[in-house]
Amino acid sequence: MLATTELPALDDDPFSHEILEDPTDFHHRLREAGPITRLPHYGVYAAGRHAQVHAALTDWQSFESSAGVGLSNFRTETPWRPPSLLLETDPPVHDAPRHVLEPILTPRVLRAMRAEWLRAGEELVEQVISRGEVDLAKDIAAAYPLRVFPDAVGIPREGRENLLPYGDHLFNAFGPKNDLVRKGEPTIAGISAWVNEQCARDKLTPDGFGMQIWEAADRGDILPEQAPTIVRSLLSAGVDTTVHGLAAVLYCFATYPDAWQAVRENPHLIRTAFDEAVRYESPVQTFFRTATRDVELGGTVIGEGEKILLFLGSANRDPRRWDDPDAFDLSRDPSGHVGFGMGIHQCVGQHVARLEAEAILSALATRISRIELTGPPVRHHNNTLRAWESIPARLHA
Ligand code: HEM
Ligand SMILES: CCOc1cccc(C(=O)O)c1
Repeated sequence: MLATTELPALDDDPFSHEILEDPTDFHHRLREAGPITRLPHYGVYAAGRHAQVHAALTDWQSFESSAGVGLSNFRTETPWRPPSLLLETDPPVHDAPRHVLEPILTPRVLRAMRAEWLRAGEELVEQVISRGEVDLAKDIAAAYPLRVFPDAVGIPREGRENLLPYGDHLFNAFGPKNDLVRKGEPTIAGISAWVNEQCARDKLTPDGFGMQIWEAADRGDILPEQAPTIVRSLLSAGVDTTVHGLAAVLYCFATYPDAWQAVRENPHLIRTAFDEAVRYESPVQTFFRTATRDVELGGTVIGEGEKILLFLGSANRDPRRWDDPDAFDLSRDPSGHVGFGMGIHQCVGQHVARLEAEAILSALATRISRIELTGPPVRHHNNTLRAWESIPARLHA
């Protein structure tokens, strides 16, 4: 058993612009240093290998979320917003909100909107391909979720431009109070107020995800005062993640043209392709957990109350788990990736994300023979999200 003093330490700042631009080298050093390391820069433990990340995510009793899944410890610091009733709780508090949200977002339920979402994908792609030159990030990856998801939640049209900046700040706020967090601070109070207002019952359409949450409160499945916060979860987690997940898969197809040909020949590969892109890029790179007791992980005892940073993006590239992990490979089975998390907090919206990806990719696959980069893609830095600012490309018919 390694005591903390004997642990390998990495002096890097994983939230620095250098590492946010390209974490590959840092992730490699993190995995090679050992199963568990110290990051003295933040006084936290870190896990970069698939085995330990998976073990911590699936052991919620030892590694809790209710002390916050960011650097800030809710036991000693006031959260910047009231905690999520899913992401930032553990059983038993986590149970009812999860049991309410899960059935609202299942593949069977989403089948009801499948035709409409596929049509919206066709419509967007038709509009975009007429231009020839496009920005895959702005014109497709950001445009599509904003066309379909807010309507599915059932919020009014007015003010939806707040959704992306809200999520961007929210995901930055899981990290340290660096320049990325400071960037959002001047506007987040107003944006946050707008988001909270959209979660009120009288704002929501009668048939959307949001109203179904309020109806769960009517049935007594959750407390009425919990309903708006659970609607807020959809608006918090359901936009920026899919925007950058779509950008990731489009980037993969632009840089792996053979994979695009494979999908055109066999559209069934689309579902694997999205999960392989989520593994390869890991739009959600990191989350913290807090030890609830002195707990052994990877040969080290993590002390009660200590924060551990779980590098999902590194685990998804761990050669101990994946053959040729740095290749985007549609012949692999990507299941077991931690890009949607794992265990009781595993992404409750993953089927929504997969349907959005299917809508865009199937619309492109029947129309576009090749997605060609026409300039250097530009990253969008965020403390938690792996994101693209722009991906200039030409869509060849
Ligand atoms: C590519 C898109 C997405 C990615 C990569 C992603 C990733 C994740 C990850 C890694 C977690 C686990 C967090 C943890 O363990 O602490 C998670 C949880 C969650 N996701 Fe997603 N997500 C995506 C899309 C969505 C969408 C579209 C929604 C809403 C419709 C959503 C709602 C949530 C919620 C509410 C949680 C918390 C679940 C819980 O704690 O029980 N996500 N997501
Ligand atoms: C994608 C991880 O899941 C999240 C992220 C941000 C907020 C929430 C929430 O539940 O409010 C969930």
